[in-house]
Formats: sequence, structure tokens, C-alpha cells
Amino acid sequence: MKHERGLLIVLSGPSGVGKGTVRKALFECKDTTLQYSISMTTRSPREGEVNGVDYFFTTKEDFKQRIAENKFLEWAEYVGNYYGTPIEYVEKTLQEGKDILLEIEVQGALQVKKAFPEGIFIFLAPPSLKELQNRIETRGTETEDLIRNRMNAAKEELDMMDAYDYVVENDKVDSACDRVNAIITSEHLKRERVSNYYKRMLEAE
Ligand SMILES: Nc1nc2c(ncn2[C@@H]2O[C@H](COP(=O)(O)OP(=O)(O)O)[C@@H](O)[C@H]2O)c(=O)[nH]1
Ligand SMILES: Nc1ncnc2c1ncn2[C@@H]1O[C@H](COP(=O)(O)OP(=O)(O)O)[C@@H](O)[C@H]1O
Repeated sequence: MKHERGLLIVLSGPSGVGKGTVRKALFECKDTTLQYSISMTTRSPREGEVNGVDYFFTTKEDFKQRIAENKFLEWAEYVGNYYGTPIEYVEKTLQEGKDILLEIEVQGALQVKKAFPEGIFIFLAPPSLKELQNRIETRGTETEDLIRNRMNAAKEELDMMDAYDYVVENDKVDSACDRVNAIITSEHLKRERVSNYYKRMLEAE
């Protein structure tokens, strides 16, 4: 049977806003059929992170080689490290008719938008800049310098919000997660309505 292609969903927003937290909550939902695109990065693993689960960790040399071989749907240099989305898994998943979620920063999301304008682009926004800084600090994974870099990047990233299809405020994790699920459901319904309409048009000819 020929499947309709799945939906490509991009969850983006500034570092520390809670992308990882909301993403994990989305996948904790038992009956989700959503797939996750595991990114590749050159940053060092944090305590508890597992290669092939959280990220594929690699060296800068290997990453650059993969860029040259067009192995990424998008990639970006972010606060001194490279991050990229391996293209093969994304293509395979969409072809199988399954939805795939990419959790990536803003520069990468804008590259995907160029390559995949039919994707669904969701910007996760913090309740305020103060709360954003608070979240980065309480996570406790960054030094003071890195926190400053991430806050500077965040201010520029917030300016890109307009380029997205949806803005979801991450006030409470559960509410943000419900809003993202509602967007996905509504996009499926929209697609179904359009496809039914075309079928009726063709049958009427
Ligand atoms: N462009 C791009 N960004 C990514 C990718 N994977 C992760 N990121 C983003 O890179 C940024 C830094 O990620 P990370 O070092 O894990 O820190 P954290 O997300 O702030 O905890 C975050 O905004 C991630 O969403 C990717 O494949 N491509
Ligand atoms: N809705 C929320 N309310 C309060 N704290 C949150 C919320 N969402 C995430 N956090 C916390 O904020 C910090 C950054 O979240 P994380 O998911 O690592 O962000 P990102 O992946 O966007 O960098 C973590 O300590 C996380 O527990």
C-alpha cells in the first residue's frame, strides 16, 4: 500500500526555553507514533547522555566530512559546536508515512524551512527573558560565560519568531505539550480535508 508522506515537525526556540523537556514529554505519551530525529553533535556528552539516544556524538573532523558528503538536512554551528540533522532517517521516516519531530535551534530551523516549506514550524517561547535565564541557570550545565553566550543568542533567536507557523509559550510543560499535540492533530485534519476535497474533485470529472 502506498503511504501518504508523514509530517515533518520542527520544534525550535532559544536554548533553555525547554525544548528538550517538552520533547521528552511528547514522547512519554504512550500511544504516540511520532518519531524523533536524533541529531549529531560535536559537543561533549553531558552526564547521563547516551550516544545514539540523546545525540550521535562525534568529532569536528567527522562532522565536516559529513557536511562535504551532504549527509545533513541542515546543520549549524552553535556556541562553538556543530549540530546537524542526519538526512537519511528523516527521509526514510517520512516515506513510511510516519511523522518525525526535529528539535533544533533557530538557524537550522530556517534552513529546513527553505528545503521543506511544507513542514510545520513551531517556536517554543519563554514566558519572559528573566525566566529563560533562570531556566538556563537552574539546569546548571553551563559555565557563566556559556550562559552569557546563550542569552545573547536567545535575544537574536526571539527576533526570528515571525518566520514560524506557530508560537507556543512554554509556561507549564504539560500545557505546552498539549498545545503541540493539538497543532499536530489539526495539521493532520487539514491534510485529510484537502486530500478528500481533491478526491471528490477527481471523481466528479
Ligand atoms: N541546527 C540544529 N540544532 C540542533 C540540532 N540538535 C540540537 N540542536 C540545538 O542546539 C542547541 C544546543 O543544544 P544542546 O547543546 O543540547 O543544549 P540545550 O538544548 O540548550 O540543552 C539547542 O537549541 C538544540 O535544540 C540539530 O541537529 N541541528
Ligand atoms: N515549563 C517549564 N517550567 C519550568 N522549568 C522548565 C519548563 N520547561 C523546561 N524547564 C526547565 O528549564 C531548563 C531548560 O530546559 P531544556 O529542556 O534543557 O531546554 P532546551 O532544550 O530548550 O535548551 C531545565 O532545567 C528544565 O527542567
